[in-house]
Amino acid sequence: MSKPDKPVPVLAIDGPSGSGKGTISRAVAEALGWHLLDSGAIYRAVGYAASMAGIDLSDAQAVTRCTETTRIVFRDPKDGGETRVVVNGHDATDEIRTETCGAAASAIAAIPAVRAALLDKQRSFRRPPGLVADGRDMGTIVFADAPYKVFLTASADERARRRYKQLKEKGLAVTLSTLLREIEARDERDATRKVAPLRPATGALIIDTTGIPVDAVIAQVLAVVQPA
Ligand SMILES: Nc1ncnc2c1ncn2[C@@H]1O[C@H](COP(=O)(O)OP(=O)(O)O)[C@@H](O)[C@H]1O
Ligand SMILES: Nc1ccn([C@H]2C[C@H](O)[C@@H](COP(=O)(O)OP(=O)(O)O)O2)c(=O)n1
Repeated sequence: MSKPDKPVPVLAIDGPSGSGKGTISRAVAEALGWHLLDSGAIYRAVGYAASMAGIDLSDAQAVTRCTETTRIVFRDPKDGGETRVVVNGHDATDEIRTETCGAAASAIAAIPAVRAALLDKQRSFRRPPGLVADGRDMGTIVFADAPYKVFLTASADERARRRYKQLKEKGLAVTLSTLLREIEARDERDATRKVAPLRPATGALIIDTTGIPVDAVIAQVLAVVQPA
């Protein structure tokens, strides 16, 4: 009798906005040669599509229908560079990164049927040789069986400062005090919702990245998968 296939390994990286999930996940996926899932981009794409369609984001039925019909494609440019996020045929990579779209994503993400509708899509990213999955519920729900789990965090002030710098560099008009308020409101909604609230998975390594350089965080996360 042949042995059952070993499950494809997953490294789940969860945490609040600006904790460094995207930056660390990209670097670690590249170092390991694993696939990458940016689950936040999927929620942002749905928030974007629903807003574009003029749907009231508190209308659970309409948003769920929109989730089921929205086509989201991740496209890696041949010459490298940022992965493009194409929503219903439109390249929405830049539009989905605004805080307005982050807030829309957070609002629709609290609807249980929306989360359920996105489960298969997220799990389809689990392919050999492995997956680094970035989000809020990667280690608790979507890949609860992941052998590797990390929870990144940082003080709200530091996360707001990071986001401020990031959005300024993109040429967006933002203020630090508004960003801090938006981040705190999003943290509160993501952590207190009834389905899949933001929290560290059991057994996750919790890393407070406040004042820790990116390279040092990458090394700590890589050590979870490849202990010395
Ligand atoms: N440990 C860190 N120290 C300083 N800046 C960081 C650190 N981790 C990430 N950043 C920066 O903070 C910003 C937000 O990081 P990002 O990876 O987008 O966070 P998230 O995906 O959790 O929202 C980026 O500009 C990134 O370069
Ligand atoms: N696995 C996930 C990923 C994102 N979300 C929701 C909640 C978040 O506030 C929004 C946006 O997520 P995203 O990871 O892109 O946001 P940040 O980069 O952390 O600011 O989507 C979620 O509910 N579950």
